[in-house]
Amino acid sequence: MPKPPHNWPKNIRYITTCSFHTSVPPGTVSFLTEGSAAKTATTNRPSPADGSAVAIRRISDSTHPACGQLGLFAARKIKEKTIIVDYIGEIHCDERPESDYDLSLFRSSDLSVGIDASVMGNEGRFVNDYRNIPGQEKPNAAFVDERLASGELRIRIVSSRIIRKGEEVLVSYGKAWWQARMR
Ligand SMILES: C[S@@+](CC[C@H](N)C(=O)[O-])C[C@H]1O[C@@H](n2cnc3c(N)ncnc32)[C@H](O)[C@@H]1O
Repeated sequence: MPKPPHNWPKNIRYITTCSFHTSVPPGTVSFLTEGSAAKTATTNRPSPADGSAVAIRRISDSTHPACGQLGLFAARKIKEKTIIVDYIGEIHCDERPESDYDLSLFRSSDLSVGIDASVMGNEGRFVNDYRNIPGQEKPNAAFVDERLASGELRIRIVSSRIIRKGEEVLVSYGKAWWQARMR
């Protein structure tokens, strides 16, 4: 079993490769793990993508909307367009509207696949959204879908500018994510 990083919560399983829920049909597992690696937009960039560029920290700034929660911070200077860490969790095809850690991995007319990191995941599950954080007008990173050379479809957190050591890594969850939670 991989060793969890500092500040990892005891009630969450730390995993470094995605796990498949029983709701994912075998043909879909093959599609997600052995697809064509034609779209390799970011893989040429050298990066460990394994979480070593980030640290999980408790947010103590009372002006931060997620104060008291955990966030993801740069452990060293991160260059622009660098894969910071992959978003790892449980891949599933069932509906999980209650999860705040569920990202869409693939969607078609008859298939919806998500990566849910609510009960298991890696450092990526701690990335916060930039909204309402004083001084943050836009995200400094983004979720990017990519096929690895192995054919595995992943969601990666990629820097959109230089991120200084100690700075919080922030993405946009998207308007739809927030709208769903305001209902
Ligand atoms: C994927 S988790 C991020 C990690 C989370 N902070 C933690 O400690 O587990 C998403 C949750 O983080 C919080 N969050 C992230 N960005 C936020 C923001 N800009 N304002 C308020 N809450 C935020 C919300 O509670 C949201 O449901």
